[in-house]
Amino acid sequence: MLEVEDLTLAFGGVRAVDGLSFRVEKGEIVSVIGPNGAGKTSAFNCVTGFYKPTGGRIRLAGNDVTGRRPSLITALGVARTFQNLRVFGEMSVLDNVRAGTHVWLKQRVADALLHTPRYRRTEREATEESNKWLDFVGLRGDRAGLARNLPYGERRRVEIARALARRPQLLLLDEPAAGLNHGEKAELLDLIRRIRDLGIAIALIEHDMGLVMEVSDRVVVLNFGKEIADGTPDEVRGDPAVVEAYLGRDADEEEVEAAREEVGGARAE
Ligand SMILES: Nc1ncnc2c1ncn2[C@@H]1O[C@H](COP(=O)(O)OP(=O)(O)OP(=O)(O)O)[C@@H](O)[C@H]1O
Repeated sequence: MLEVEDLTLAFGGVRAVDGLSFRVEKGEIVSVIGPNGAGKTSAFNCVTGFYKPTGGRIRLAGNDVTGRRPSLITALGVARTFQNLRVFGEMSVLDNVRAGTHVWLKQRVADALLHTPRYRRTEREATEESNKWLDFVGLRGDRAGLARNLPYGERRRVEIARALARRPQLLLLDEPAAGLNHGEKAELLDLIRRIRDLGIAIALIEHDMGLVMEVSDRVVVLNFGKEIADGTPDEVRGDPAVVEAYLGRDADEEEVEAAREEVGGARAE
């Protein structure tokens, strides 16, 4: 579904992404991890067309979309969520999700102005589908109420429901576990798997290593924009380069052990 090949993005002298290659197949969960500033979000922004890469290729289902506009990339089936939530607080919960359906809903301005039967039918369809996604993400709060009145964890669900309402083939999740409590993280893990089971390809940026190691089919590790590992969670957690990236050089034994635990290894040797 997604092929990133030798991707490079430079901001002036800073190479935020430097020769990154990875793939995400249909029905696969691939995590992109790395220390702060490693280039994860920049790579996602290239995939969604928000940034134009300096070099390399991005293909979606075989189509070369390198440097193309975000609207085209959305139309080809890519949806994302953001590290900093982008739920519209002054809109109802349901309307937030309905906003996602407008990617595929065929509505004409004249129908909307005249409230034609066709317009009413498509609006009903959008509402039904949005409610279906809110059920799917397990939203508990009031759907008619303003989104800003929902607790933080529930707003995260609304954002995922809105992304799903776009009927994506590839879903990019940028730190979906940030700010969630233990129980909410367990529910998120289950939700990500259920999304994968729908046949959607998932790319995940996440700092919670427990979640990453549990949910991912493969893990790509970035450091200073460069890819330093790509493998199964087991392969990656044992990789000395990964432990070092999370730690820097000159660490003593105790610090190395702590870093291993952070990347999910927790293996005393
Ligand atoms: N718009 C920008 N202009 C200039 N430099 C930028 C810009 N966006 C990111 N960078 C730089 O690019 C590098 C990678 O940043 P990026 O946000 O992609 O990292 P990240 O891995 O997502 O970090 P985090 O885990 O903290 O979100 C950093 O050095 C950052 O300062």
